[in-house]
Amino acid sequence: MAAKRRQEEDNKIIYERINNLEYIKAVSGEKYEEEKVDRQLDSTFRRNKKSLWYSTLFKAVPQYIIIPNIPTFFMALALLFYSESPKMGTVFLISNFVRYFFSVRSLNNEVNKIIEAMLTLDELSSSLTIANESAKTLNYPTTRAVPTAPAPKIPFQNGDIVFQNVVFAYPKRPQHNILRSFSFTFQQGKIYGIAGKNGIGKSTITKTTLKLYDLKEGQILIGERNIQKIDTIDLHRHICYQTNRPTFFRMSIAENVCYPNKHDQKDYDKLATAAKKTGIYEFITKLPQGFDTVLREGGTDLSEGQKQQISAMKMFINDYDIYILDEILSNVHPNLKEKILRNIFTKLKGKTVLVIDHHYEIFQYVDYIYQFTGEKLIKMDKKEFLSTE
Ligand SMILES: Nc1ncnc2c1ncn2[C@@H]1O[C@H](COP(=O)(O)OP(=O)(O)OP(=O)(O)O)[C@@H](O)[C@H]1O
Repeated sequence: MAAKRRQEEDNKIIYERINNLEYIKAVSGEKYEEEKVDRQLDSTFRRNKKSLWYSTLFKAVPQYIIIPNIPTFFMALALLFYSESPKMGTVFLISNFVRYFFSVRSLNNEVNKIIEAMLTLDELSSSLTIANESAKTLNYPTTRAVPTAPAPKIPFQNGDIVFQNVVFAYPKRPQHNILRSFSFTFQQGKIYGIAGKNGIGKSTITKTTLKLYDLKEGQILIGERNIQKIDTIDLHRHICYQTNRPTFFRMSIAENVCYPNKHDQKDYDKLATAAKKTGIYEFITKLPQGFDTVLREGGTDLSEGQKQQISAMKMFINDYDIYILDEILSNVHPNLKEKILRNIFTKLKGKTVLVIDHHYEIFQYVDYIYQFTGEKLIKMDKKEFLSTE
């Protein structure tokens, strides 16, 4: 029990470090994920082993022992009763057809099963690799050493993000540079909309800002400090990373939203305001336990839109220097989304905000729109961009 609680504590701390990151599942504790994947692999293997047994007994035996002998059996019958009769040929033909039909069907089933099992195993092992890779990249401890008190948050000079000749490739594809000598300054107090085609590297800008990977060349400064020299945990306390795929702990809505801070009675007013701002107040207050309703891990008992609305509440509760909004509220009804966005951008005045989206209506709230090319961000005329897109 105590060990379980300690493990949950570990996970919470790691969750906090990455602050609702897209990678939350992959990096939410190497051990935790590793064990989870191992368990999945185990059960898949056990399932497959069981089905292999059944196959051997109920398919392979008839397929390899009984069916091949059927023609011989019929031939024997025919020979016995109808020797020199023309019917013998017909019987022989039919028995062969039956044999063919059953063999093909059962072979097909076997092949499908094997392919399915292989795909599952492949998927699981690659997610394990990613989890390990990410944990290593982030330098997160693999032991259960939990600091008793979190290190103090070191304030930034300002919220400027400066990319200086950054060359970056993902470790998996080291030859393929996604950021190619990329230089840019995102200034505090400005809201930047980043557009660009799929896979061009928009999210990579944010992932490198979050120090999820090492750069090949160049550097990134935040608040005039090289992020390489900033503790990753500390860095993530300054950045609010909101995506279209938020996730949650198995704790109450209030705890999830206020996390890493503890909430008390007086915070319920703040929570109510945040819930109203994100259009989820009615839903929460109709739940029997309201804000104290315990969510399932990952928020699997919420709809995609509700997850995004509850996650957005964090922006009204906690204070950050930098906000990265990567396709937020994508599952929220357009009318409601517009209302929520208005509330969010009013709240984020004075902060450094990066907005990445394919639904350009969100760009009406940004100060500048840039098109990303891999090498550079090209400034667009906002009015023209919004009228043509
Ligand atoms: N973890 C990873 N390992 C290897 N390659 C990756 C990884 N993540 C992204 N990529 C690749 O990097 C490129 C840029 O990806 P990124 O997610 O930054 O694109 P994007 O512009 O945000 O795309 P989209 O608009 O589709 O979200 C893509 O070609 C993608 O396949």
